[in-house]
Amino acid sequence: MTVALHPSIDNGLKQGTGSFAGGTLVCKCSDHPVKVGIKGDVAHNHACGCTKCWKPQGATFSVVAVVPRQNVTVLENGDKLQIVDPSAVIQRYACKACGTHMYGRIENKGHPFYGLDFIHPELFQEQGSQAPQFAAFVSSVIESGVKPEQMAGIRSRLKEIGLEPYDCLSPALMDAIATHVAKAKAA
Ligand SMILES: N[C@@H](CCC(=O)N[C@@H](CS)C(=O)NCC(=O)O)C(=O)O
Ligand SMILES: [Zn+2]
Ligand SMILES: [Zn+2]
Repeated sequence: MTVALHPSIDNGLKQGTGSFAGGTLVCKCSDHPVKVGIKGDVAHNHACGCTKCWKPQGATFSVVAVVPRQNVTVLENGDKLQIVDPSAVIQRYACKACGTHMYGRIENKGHPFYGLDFIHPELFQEQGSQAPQFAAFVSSVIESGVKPEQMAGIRSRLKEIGLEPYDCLSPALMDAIATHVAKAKAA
């Protein structure tokens, strides 16, 4: 049986158009759904295996990307949003009714990713946003109940669909973080 990762990638990656102009993220509520407007395409889209990122029912991974925070606007039913864990680095705003995370925001101005919000592209009403580029925090799925002996199959399926598995972020993002830290130390 094929290993299930996430419904939006289990049948293969759907490449983005490269000219996605943005769209609307919609939560899972049938009544008064939360709607969040996003300007422009997403960046650094990836599968994340950590326990904190929101996953749809039954998924092993989250699919999450970033957008500039000024490109994110709550359009409708924002009164249903609440912060999941105020002590987390990423303040994830979730719908109180259906639990869907609509966006995650970093308020620490010294954080390497300050200025970027985290969103789940599968919630776009529109098609065509950037496809996932890699898989992050892969070993962390064990913290959600995956058995260590399943990891070889999971890593091999990720590779098969074109997502290189990493146990933290991708080398490019880890380099960006380290560069930020080095500059902050030198200042
Ligand atoms: N092994 C941990 C990793 C959590 C973690 O560090 N997640 C990363 C990727 S989303 C992060 O940046 N977290 C910051 C946060 O959740 O606020 C888990 O699965 O809970
Ligand atoms: Zn909802
Ligand atoms: Zn995560």
